[in-house]
Amino acid sequence: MSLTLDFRLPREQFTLNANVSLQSRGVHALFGRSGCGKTSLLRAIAGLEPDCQGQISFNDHHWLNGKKSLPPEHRRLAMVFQQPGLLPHLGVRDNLLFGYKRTPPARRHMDPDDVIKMLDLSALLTLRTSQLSGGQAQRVALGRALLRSPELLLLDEPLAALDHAGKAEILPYLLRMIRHSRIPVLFVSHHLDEVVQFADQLILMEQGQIVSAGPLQSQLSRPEFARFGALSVLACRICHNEGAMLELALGQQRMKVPALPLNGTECRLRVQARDVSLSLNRLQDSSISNQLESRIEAISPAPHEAEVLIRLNVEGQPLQALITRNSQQRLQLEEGMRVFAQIKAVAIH
Ligand SMILES: Nc1ncnc2c1ncn2[C@@H]1O[C@H](COP(=O)(O)OP(=O)(O)OP(=O)(O)O)[C@@H](O)[C@H]1O
Repeated sequence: MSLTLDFRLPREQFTLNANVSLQSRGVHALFGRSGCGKTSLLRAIAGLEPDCQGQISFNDHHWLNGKKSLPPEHRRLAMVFQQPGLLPHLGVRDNLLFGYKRTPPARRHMDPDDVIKMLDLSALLTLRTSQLSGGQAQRVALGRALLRSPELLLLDEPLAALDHAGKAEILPYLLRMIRHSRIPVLFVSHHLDEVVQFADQLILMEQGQIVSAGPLQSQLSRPEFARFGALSVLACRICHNEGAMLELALGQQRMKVPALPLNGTECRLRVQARDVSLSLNRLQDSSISNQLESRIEAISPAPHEAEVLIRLNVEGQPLQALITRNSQQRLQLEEGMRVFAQIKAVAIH
């Protein structure tokens, strides 16, 4: 996809200034603190902000040109908000098919049966919207959006209104939908832990400005992300997923983590920089069994002055460790050194 933004939108506290060109497929996560302008940016792309001025183009179509704005219904996108916003006078099936019926047949590229299967909606089809749980209603809202056959999907914190159990219920569907539908997604969230599970590209916003944009792994290693709680994402190949432990390959190296039901041959490990410690040699007498041989690429100050953030290269992938300055000095850690990274805990996606 090619989405080029170069527009301004006045807000109460600041002017939103969007200047970025998103060129890759997959999921772009728009991340930033509450109130930095993420929803405003999404609404501007959707054509819902009349005060927006500048340029928005998508795959060579001009959606905004100066003040000339293409009406929302002519932009080939679908948006899902925090609240499902289902139509209460229609049942689940009619809500699902609402956009589908209004999409010219030649433009339809999503099939109702496929979407119903993908989001496991068949048991809900005959219900009224008032009979749905929050998670179920949001699944229907996602299905309705997909069935508009959009070329771009805008998701504005679709999990935010759900409690912990509701989020856990819907997340696998969201991941499946993102992977299988192959529609480019712009996903807004102020939870970094959430977006790193499925984002390919990460855009950081602050006070109405886009601070940086780029591939997920390299973005997470940038200093401006340290204040959100430094973390890394390692892409791994699944070697064995039988028995109690899952064996993963990272280049030539292996890791073992408690097994989880996972589909496919690849997974992501989310590792908090705090859960990584360093040693000069491979430890034989430690309870931590996951040790990765790595090279120190950079050492930078951490938000707390007593700590430093060490950026490592493990088999070509970035991994961050947060350790004390004392430990850095004691081990005389320097850029270019070979070290072993002990990983205490991971989340698997
Ligand atoms: N229609 C509007 N006119 C002027 N200012 C607005 C309007 N809507 C929102 N704002 C202000 O714009 C700023 C950005 O709001 P926005 O909802 O885009 O942020 P956000 O990053 O999505 O926040 P959150 O993560 O809490 O949803 C806020 O200060 C908000 O008060």
